Amino acid sequence: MGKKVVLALGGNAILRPGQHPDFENQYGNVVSAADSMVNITKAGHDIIVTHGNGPQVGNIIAQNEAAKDKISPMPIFINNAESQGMIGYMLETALKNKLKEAGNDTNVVTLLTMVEVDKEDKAFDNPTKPIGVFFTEEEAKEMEQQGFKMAEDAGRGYRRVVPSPEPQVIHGVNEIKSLSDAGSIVISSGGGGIPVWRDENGEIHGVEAVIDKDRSGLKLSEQSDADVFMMLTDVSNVYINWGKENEEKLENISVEEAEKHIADDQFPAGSMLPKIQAAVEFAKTGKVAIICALEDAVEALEGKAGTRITL
Ligand SMILES: Nc1ncnc2c1ncn2[C@@H]1O[C@H](COP(=O)(O)OP(=O)(O)O)[C@@H](O)[C@H]1O
Ligand SMILES: NC(=O)OP(=O)(O)O
Repeated sequence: MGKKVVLALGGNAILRPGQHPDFENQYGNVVSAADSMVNITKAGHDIIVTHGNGPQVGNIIAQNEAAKDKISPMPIFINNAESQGMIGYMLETALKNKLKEAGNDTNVVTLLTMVEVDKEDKAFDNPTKPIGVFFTEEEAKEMEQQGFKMAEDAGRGYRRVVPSPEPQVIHGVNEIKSLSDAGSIVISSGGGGIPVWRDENGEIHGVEAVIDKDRSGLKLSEQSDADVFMMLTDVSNVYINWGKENEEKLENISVEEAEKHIADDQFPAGSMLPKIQAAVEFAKTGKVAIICALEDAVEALEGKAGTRITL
């Protein structure tokens, strides 16, 4: 039977580490992603799509900084909104073209989505979210001297890091659910959402942060009553002892096992830790969470690929 599936597409799946960050490379990756997503709909499932923006928002910030003598840089929440529009455009276009090719007239809509966070979130004191391109250790040291906060990212090099507060309220979630229930593919909460906070008068203000899209994807999955929450990334599985000689692929794991691996510090903050934590939270509701490679999405839904986390 068809399931309602929230798909969270990684920003690093849209721009692979080391790829030149131009439109062609990113659109090419999005077209491949759209292919996998349309295959999921062909298998009879309804999808809600969300996506990361780490590489893209970092690059927009870098473009702003490069032009700062002539054009004032925009705040990070505006950069987040820009990245949502850019990736939303690419995904909506690629999905519409792939659906047309398949003779499927399902509608696709992209919603600009704000997500509320707590202005006092402790994440503001400890930036962990990697954004933008990768640097060598030497380049990272130079950037630190210029005042940037840098961190090593899962053995792939160094990146800028920014605060990543916990998502609390997804604006428009009822509308997302209604559109999805009416048969549309909805693209929403991109880049984890545009981070905002509400003051004591209820007024909304932007926040300098990048929300983790896996944590927002979890909220979106819970609040839209999804049956499955899938995080599509650039590795086939979650591993323990990742990158070591004794690394071990995880296929079907329980919440209890996943929590044990988290407690053993198996997963780095800013990459695999938020995915596995989000998966655990979703699986605790008795539903299925999956972390897999983009190209394995259909097989993973059938239980034949990826890492599945269940109660
Ligand atoms: N234990 C692990 N198992 C698998 N991948 C891991 C693990 N620890 C870190 N990683 C890294 O996490 C990356 C996926 O996280 P991330 O780059 O944030 O993904 P995305 O942008 O797709 O959301 C993988 O490409 C891999 O390099
Ligand atoms: N915002 C976010 O989580 O982006 P990535 O998936 O690219 O890290």
